[in-house]
Order: sequence, then structure tokens, then C-alpha cells
Amino acid sequence: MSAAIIDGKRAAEHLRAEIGRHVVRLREQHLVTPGLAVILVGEDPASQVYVRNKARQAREAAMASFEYRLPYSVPQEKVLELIERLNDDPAVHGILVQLPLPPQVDADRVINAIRPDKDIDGFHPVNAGALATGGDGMVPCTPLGCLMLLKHRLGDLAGLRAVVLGRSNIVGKPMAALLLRESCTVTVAHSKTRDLADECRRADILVAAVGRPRMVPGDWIKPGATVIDVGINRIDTPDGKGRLVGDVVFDSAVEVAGAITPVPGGVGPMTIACLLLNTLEAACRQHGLPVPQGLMEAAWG
Ligand SMILES: Nc1nc(=O)c2c([nH]1)NC[C@@H]1CN(c3ccc(C(=O)N[C@@H](CCC(=O)O)C(=O)O)cc3)C=[N+]21
Repeated sequence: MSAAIIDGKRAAEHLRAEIGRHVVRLREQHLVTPGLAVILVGEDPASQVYVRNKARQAREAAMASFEYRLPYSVPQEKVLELIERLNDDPAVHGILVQLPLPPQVDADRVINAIRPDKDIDGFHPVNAGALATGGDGMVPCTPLGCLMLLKHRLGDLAGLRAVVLGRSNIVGKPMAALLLRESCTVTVAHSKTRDLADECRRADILVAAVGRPRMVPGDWIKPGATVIDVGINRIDTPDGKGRLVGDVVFDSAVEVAGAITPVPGGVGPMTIACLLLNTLEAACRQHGLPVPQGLMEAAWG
């Protein structure tokens, strides 16, 4: 038996198209154009590609996109000054500072400087706190994208056993909070977890977000489980071109799981679509307009 492949690329295309329709309506009816500002420090080639993709997809969804490139050696004060300026800029509704940052720039200070209602990554403590306590703040894009794929596949998640591998502030912890909000029974496993394989084998939903290439083999997976692979790891290949692999051994997992996300074409594209969704919502809130509801369900028909 072979798992269903969860097509994140296609789901993201649907979602972006639906977001684009809302953006056009917002401009026609309210003269508001959602604006996304992305700050990139340094010249890491992978980050550059990624930032370029975000800017292109923002424009394709009829949004305004502003890119700021700062040298790797930029002093922290300069980054904070730019954030202050964008906080006060009414054309900018969402601010994203690409992580990681160079050592002289303290990521926590930078994240804390972003106005919480413009924090489309959902990393600010105000938004993290809202998610943890059941309030409605900005939800981090990668976990939000994972949740959409899960609900699309499974419908109601209540009562399912979910295991989240990884406890980062950007994926693991918010993912666990979202699944708990959906009434899953949630386990967060990490590098110090004992009997990791057995923990994983109990999962109806397994979310792998550790950033270690092909760490999770097929025999850690319960037959029929839904597997969400958040890892995007570039590995070397004999031909020298390299390729992307997830945190899960896809070829063995696909034989056991009920459904699985591929890498590439799974979680990654959904992350960017959710970034645009958060920017649209931020623009609505900042202009006192109602936030469009049920966007993802509408996108999937
Ligand atoms: N403040 C901040 N927010 C982020 O959301 C953030 C960040 N910093 N730093 C870097 C990581 C990385 N990330 C990706 C998102 C989508 C793909 C993606 O769409 N990947 C394609 C493949 C792209 C390729 O071929 O290289 C896929 O999985 O199908 C990849 C990586 C967001 N990040």
C-alpha cells in the first residue's frame, strides 16, 4: 500500500489565487493595497532565492512588496531603525525579517521591535502568547500551513494523537499549540526524548520539524498515519547538483503512512501562501475592516 501524496504546491496555488481575489476587492472597495516588507541581512544565496520568491508571489497576489537588503556586517542599531521606520509606514502592513541573522544582531531584540500587528511571522511574544492562551493574534506561517494541509486531509482533528518532533519557537512550539487548539492529544518530542521511535509510532499525526535530513525512517510511522514533513534540507549528490530532502525518509515512509507531504512541494509553498494570508489579514485589521473568513476552505472548494 502506498500513501496519498499531499500536494502542498497545488493547495498553495489555490490559496494564493483566493488571497489575490480578496486583495483586488480590498483595493476596489476600500483603496487599500496590502504591503509586505522583507528585510534580508547578508548574501546567503538560498535566502536570496527565497526572498525573491516571496516578493514575486506577493506581487502575483496583487500586493505591494518592499525589499530591504542590508550588508552582513550591518550594526544592530541600523536594523532596529529600519524596523521603526516600517512600523510607522502606513503602506507597510507586514514586516518579515529573514532569519537567521548575523551574530552582532540579536534576533530577539529585532523580533521584539516589530509592531505585533505587523508581525506576519507571528514570532513576537505578544503573538506567541495569544496563541498559547487562546487569543487571536498572528499565527506563524509554517505551522499554519501544516494545519491547513492536515484539516484539508483529515477534517476534524479532535482526539487524534499528534507527535511534533522539534521544539523551536518558529515551528515546533506553535505547531503544538495549534494542534492542542484543535483538541488533539499532543506530544512534543525532541533531542532528549527517550524511546523516540516508540513515541512516533503512537502518532496518528506526525509532524517532523527538526532540520535533520532523513532522520525519521518508515518504521517509526504508524500504518495509516498522516505525516507532515517540515524539513527542507539541501544535501550533496554525486552529480554535484545537490537536492532537497525532508526530515523523513520519504521512500520508506510512503509505504506505511496514510498520507504524506513531499519535499519539495509540500509544506514550503504553504508557508509562503500563509505569509501572504497573514499580510492580507494584517492590512484588514490595520484599516478597521473585517478579516475575510474561511479563505482556505473556499480555496479548496
Ligand atoms: N523570518 C523568517 N520567516 C520565514 O518563514 C523563514 C525565515 N525567516 N528564514 C528562512 C526560512 C525558510 N523558509 C522557506 C519557506 C518556503 C520554502 C519553499 O517554498 N520551498 C520549496 C522549494 C524551494 C527550492 O526549490 O529551493 C518547496 O519546499 O517546495 C523554503 C523555505 C521560510 N523561512
